Amino acid sequence: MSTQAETFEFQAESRKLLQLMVHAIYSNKDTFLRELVSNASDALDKVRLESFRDKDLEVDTSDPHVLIEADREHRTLTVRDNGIGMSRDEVQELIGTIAKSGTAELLQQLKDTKDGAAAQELIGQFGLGFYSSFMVADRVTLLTRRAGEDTGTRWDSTGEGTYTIETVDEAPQGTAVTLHLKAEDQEDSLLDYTDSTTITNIVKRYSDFISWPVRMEVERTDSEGETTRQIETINSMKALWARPKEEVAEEEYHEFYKHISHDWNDPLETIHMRAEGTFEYQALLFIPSMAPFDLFTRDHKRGVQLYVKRVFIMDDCEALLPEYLRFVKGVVDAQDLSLNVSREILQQDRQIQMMRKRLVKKVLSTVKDMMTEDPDRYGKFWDQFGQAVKEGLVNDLDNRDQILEIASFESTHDPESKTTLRQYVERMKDDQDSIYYITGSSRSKVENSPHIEAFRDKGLEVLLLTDPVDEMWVESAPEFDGKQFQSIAKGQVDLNDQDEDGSGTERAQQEQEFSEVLSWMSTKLADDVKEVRLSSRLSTSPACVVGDTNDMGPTLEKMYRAMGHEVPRVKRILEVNPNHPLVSGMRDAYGKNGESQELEETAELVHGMALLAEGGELREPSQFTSLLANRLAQTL
Ligand SMILES: Nc1ncnc2c1ncn2[C@@H]1O[C@H](COP(=O)(O)OP(=O)(O)OP(=O)(O)O)[C@@H](O)[C@H]1O
Repeated sequence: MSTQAETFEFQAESRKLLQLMVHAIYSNKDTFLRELVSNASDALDKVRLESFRDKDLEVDTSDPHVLIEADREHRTLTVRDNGIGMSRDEVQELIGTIAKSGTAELLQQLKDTKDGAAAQELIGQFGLGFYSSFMVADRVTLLTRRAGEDTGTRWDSTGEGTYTIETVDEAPQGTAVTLHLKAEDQEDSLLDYTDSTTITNIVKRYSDFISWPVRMEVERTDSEGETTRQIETINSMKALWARPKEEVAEEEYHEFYKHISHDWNDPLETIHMRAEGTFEYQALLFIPSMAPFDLFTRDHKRGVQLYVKRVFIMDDCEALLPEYLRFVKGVVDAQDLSLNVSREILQQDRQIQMMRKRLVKKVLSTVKDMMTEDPDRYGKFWDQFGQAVKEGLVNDLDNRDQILEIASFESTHDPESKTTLRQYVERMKDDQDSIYYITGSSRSKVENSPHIEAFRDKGLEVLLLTDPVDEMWVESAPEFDGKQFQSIAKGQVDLNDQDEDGSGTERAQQEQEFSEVLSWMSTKLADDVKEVRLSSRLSTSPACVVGDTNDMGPTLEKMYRAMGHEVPRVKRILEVNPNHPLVSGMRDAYGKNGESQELEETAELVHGMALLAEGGELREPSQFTSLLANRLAQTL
């Protein structure tokens, strides 16, 4: 006997997503079938795996398949599988809640997007899975029983505000999703989905490679003109990665990508490789065209599935690719592993490690090729995934040079486009021996930071590194093409060396003139700075703060603190511009009257301004403001 059906409300965000589906903003409606067949195929993979792992599980794995049933009279279409099924709790959790991480952002971005194609791309990247059924149906029923359980669960919804769930006694193992179809409407791209030819075409197009049979009753007319109906398998079931590259159409690769990634957009790049010899494997990898919303959240999964001799073994196989390539999706099929290989064994297996090395090299070299052959596509790649790839500069020292080779950075050379290091080096001045960079939280902040002034005046290009990860790798990157990386906000910078006339004598004189006021300032500001000295990197600003060559920068210091590490406060150095009237004025005032309360306040203000100019934070903002306010009041 069934229990009473309970009614539940969709969460607000889920409801909004459903509205999008019901009002069909996605034009390619046929994709609903790909989603349902894909889910069914995953469920068959899972039941095989579970029965293999748990011999006591009461489960039927005699004929795993997907069956599509059309009922013209009642205008329904059912996609049925005899896979793992779902428990009542799972239905509640997996089907009842579609608002996954990123939903809020997606909805916001959709609201801001006026352009229809861009909106489609956004939705496509998000993937709406099971819920895409509501593009073609005005009511969806799901009946499921989890393998090994006695009772089943029925879920029912019109996709409006609510859904019902009820426990049922009788249900076959697996899941059946029944769509109550909307009326056919060619103009709205709604086909007649009860027509077996239509369905067969859609399955062939999107799901041909599914490794389980997808069956359907089709009509056949024999040579005598007699029509019979029979159930046939409508997909070829050929594993795409096992077929020679030349035989696979790009379209097929793309559909396969959509099946494994749950992305609705085409991939940016397809990588098909095979290794023969002692350890044989085939790999079919994809680089998506857009980064997922959760690329930088902790629970982001890696996208490579492991198969052994065509049998699905596991999703999210972290042994196959390092974390910084977590956005790469695909399949690796190894011939010589045991079917019950575990994650732990994989981590230690030497063959797997060698395979991983080759996969990494292949992905990196593919990006390098893209860079030379199709710079626009490469640019798109780097915008989406560069930040993740740069983590490899910290974590994968073996491939650091290759990663530097494929990296691009913002630079003072061009406000619009990024530069590769190779291009930077080609533009370097003859007597320039370092790659100059500055780190910070945004382009506008670092670009307007005083540190950059003299470099700009002298036409020296500076890389503007504004991703948090840049702080981490650049500290330890030894060099690129024999050129050291040098922070323009650290250490001594002697740009006068590069002046043809060399202004050494003028500087020596300034050193002398300013020495007293500088050492007085150093004592007065000793709580905040290590030293006060003359600068050769400033042309218009009065002052800037810089770090010692080997000291940690302020952003990195802050990042470590945020991660809960104890880090000592690093004092920096205040550099002042001897050619600025404020600084020369301080020198004169000190020479005339010696130290005074006003001059001490001026020194504090100069230090505070230097911090603000680089976008930094003041230790005591209120004290700074009150000093400044008093000073301004005196001018009125
Ligand atoms: N036929 C099925 N058999 C068993 N479980 C299923 C089935 N269909 C869906 N599920 C479960 O419901 C979950 C949600 O499915 P849904 O299609 O909404 O999203 P998804 O496939 O996980 O990802 P995406 O939304 O990116 O396509 C699945 O991950 C799976 O656990």
